[in-house]
Amino acid sequence: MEKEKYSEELNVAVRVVHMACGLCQKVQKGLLGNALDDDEVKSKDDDSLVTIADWSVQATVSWILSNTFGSENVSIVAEEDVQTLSKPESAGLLGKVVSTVNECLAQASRYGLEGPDKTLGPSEILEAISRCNSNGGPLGRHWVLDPVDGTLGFVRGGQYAVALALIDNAEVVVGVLGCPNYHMKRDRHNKHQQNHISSEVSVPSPDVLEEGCVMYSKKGTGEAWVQPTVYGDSKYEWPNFAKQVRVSPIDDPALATFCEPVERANSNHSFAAGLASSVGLRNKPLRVYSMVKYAAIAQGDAEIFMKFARAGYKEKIWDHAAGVLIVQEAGGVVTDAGGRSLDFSKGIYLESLDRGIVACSGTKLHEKLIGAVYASWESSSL
Ligand SMILES: Nc1ncnc2c1ncn2[C@@H]1O[C@H](COP(=O)(O)OS(=O)(=O)O)[C@@H](OP(=O)(O)O)[C@H]1O
Ligand SMILES: [Mg+2]
Ligand SMILES: [Mg+2]
Ligand SMILES: [Mg+2]
Repeated sequence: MEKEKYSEELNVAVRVVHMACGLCQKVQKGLLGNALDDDEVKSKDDDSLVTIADWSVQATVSWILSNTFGSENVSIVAEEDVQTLSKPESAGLLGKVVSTVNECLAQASRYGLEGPDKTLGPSEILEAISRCNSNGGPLGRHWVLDPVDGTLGFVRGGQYAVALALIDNAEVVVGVLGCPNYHMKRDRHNKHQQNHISSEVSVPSPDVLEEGCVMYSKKGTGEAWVQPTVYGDSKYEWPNFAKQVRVSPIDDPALATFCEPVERANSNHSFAAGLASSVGLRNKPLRVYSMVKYAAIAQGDAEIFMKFARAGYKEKIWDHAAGVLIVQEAGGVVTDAGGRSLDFSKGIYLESLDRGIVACSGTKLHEKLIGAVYASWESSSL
């Protein structure tokens, strides 16, 4: 792949994810400051949650991508729709989304992006959200957005992620993960510190990296990068420095750590525990909400991520695209539980996924785990 290909897309994606992280942190602080407001957190038909942050990030990213690349050129596959938000009784909720989005877009120039000339009204915001109704598919370019991944973690004050990827002819070519509550590793001696998003950088003092982070990568580069977030009380400003991340070198199961979803409803903890013990993992699992699990693998904080959803649940592409690319480019391996690559060509679902997802820092651990899945009689009952 030519070096410059997708550079502009990556550039815009990283900036808008930084903006979205600022938006989310502000909303999360507000949610946690008050008793949970009925108006700000809603249950969807499948009993999962959606908040003003989910809709507001989707509107913001949609508006920026359409304004930058032209709405006629932009296909976006994203999680949220406008059903609840367009109901007459949701006027208060919509009002909060409108002000949250406008406040965020007013910051666009700070990130070198173009914002709207005037405040957007409710119909423009609804239009921006509902424009993200593409079904993706095998041909052409599709942006894939999970505005808030790990909404449960978000409302509980825990980990969550803003995930944006670009798929081109079924391949994930750009991946950006904003992790507002996940810290980048401290590293005084990282020589690979630079910035491809801008030539002017704000340089860190080395041991104060306690901000959240934005991780990103471009297909075929063999590199993944992380930046601290820059909003609120952050010590950093845009344009920001970036540091290369790499998966953990540990390949001895006895020293490795695996992560998995927090909720039992989302992944079979006992099946994962069985696999862990059969390959000789000894550490307790790290249970983390959201795609921050992929960020943890890419940064070398853990070696394995396993997710085994219940039979009948179909994984969605926005829950994985950005994280999978970042882990792969950082040196890791991601497949389904049968050892096959994930297929992003079939629309909004990862169709024909075999049992679950296994991401590892290297092939040695990965082969052992896939072998253990095959060997496990339990796997047939998943
Ligand atoms: N039943 C079931 N099984 C498996 N996965 C499901 C299920 N229901 C939902 N989801 C999707 O899982 C996303 C959250 O995954 P996590 O790894 O963060 O799970 S957990 O909250 O830590 O338990 C979550 O993403 P968000 O909705 O963006 O939070 C969902 O897309
Ligand atoms: Mg959701
Ligand atoms: Mg999600
Ligand atoms: Mg989500």
